[in-house]
Amino acid sequence: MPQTSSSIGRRGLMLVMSSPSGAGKTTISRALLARDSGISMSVSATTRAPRPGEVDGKDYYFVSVERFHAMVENGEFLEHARVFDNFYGTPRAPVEAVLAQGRDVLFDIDWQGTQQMRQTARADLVSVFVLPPSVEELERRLHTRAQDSAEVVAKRMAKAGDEMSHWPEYDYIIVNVEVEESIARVQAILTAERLKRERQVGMHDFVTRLRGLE
Ligand SMILES: Nc1nc2c(ncn2[C@@H]2O[C@H](COP(=O)(O)OP(=O)(O)O)[C@@H](O)[C@H]2O)c(=O)[nH]1
Ligand SMILES: Nc1ncnc2c1ncn2[C@@H]1O[C@H](COP(=O)(O)OP(=O)(O)O)[C@@H](O)[C@H]1O
Repeated sequence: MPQTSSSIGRRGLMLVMSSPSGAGKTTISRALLARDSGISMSVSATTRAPRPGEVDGKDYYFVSVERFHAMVENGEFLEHARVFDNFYGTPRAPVEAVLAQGRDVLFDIDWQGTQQMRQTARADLVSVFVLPPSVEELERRLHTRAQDSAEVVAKRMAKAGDEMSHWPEYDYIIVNVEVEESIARVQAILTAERLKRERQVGMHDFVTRLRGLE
């Protein structure tokens, strides 16, 4: 069978996106997933209440605090953290299954989760931090999303400064001014990271055959 570049095996990567709440990472992630069939979303478990329109098993697995703690005890999470007044965690098994197929996984997790993942999976991790163009615009976006109460929005604004202080821990920074431009930037990052030599695990055999050595 002729050897073509499309048959070169690839090692899946873990693309992490973090931002202060409301900066736009969910919007960017959804567009990326719709346009790129090689990446799928890691669905987190959370103890927070579903927002209007959120679907259990799609946006999050909505679980009780007791169930969450049981999952922690059983080692079912790749990472987990308390964010605002709720618990969030990344179920391990689905991520490992997707990576084993040479596909990529997208994570919408906070800086605490990113730090944990960096310790356990540095080589596979690509991290992107999304910033808003201004504090006023961040507040406007939180209000226009209109899914949280005024009290919840105020709490998220109060935490935004702390969250944003972690930007130097990330590989890439995107200031989300225009959403299409931001999506294109994340696509460019993904394209370049997939081409990294160490991720193209089948390349050695491919070049050996190209050179006629086999
Ligand atoms: N560490 C960690 N953080 C998570 C996880 N899932 C969501 N988060 C973070 O929790 C924060 C709150 O998420 P959410 O309640 O959906 O509100 P959002 O900020 O509007 O997306 C965000 O910073 C998410 O990135 C997870 O599994 N692990
Ligand atoms: N570049 C942008 N310009 C204007 N509005 C945006 C932009 N990106 C996202 N939004 C809007 O801001 C709100 C918050 O975005 P979302 O993706 O939910 O943020 P996050 O997931 O970071 O909390 C949503 O109403 C979304 O439509």
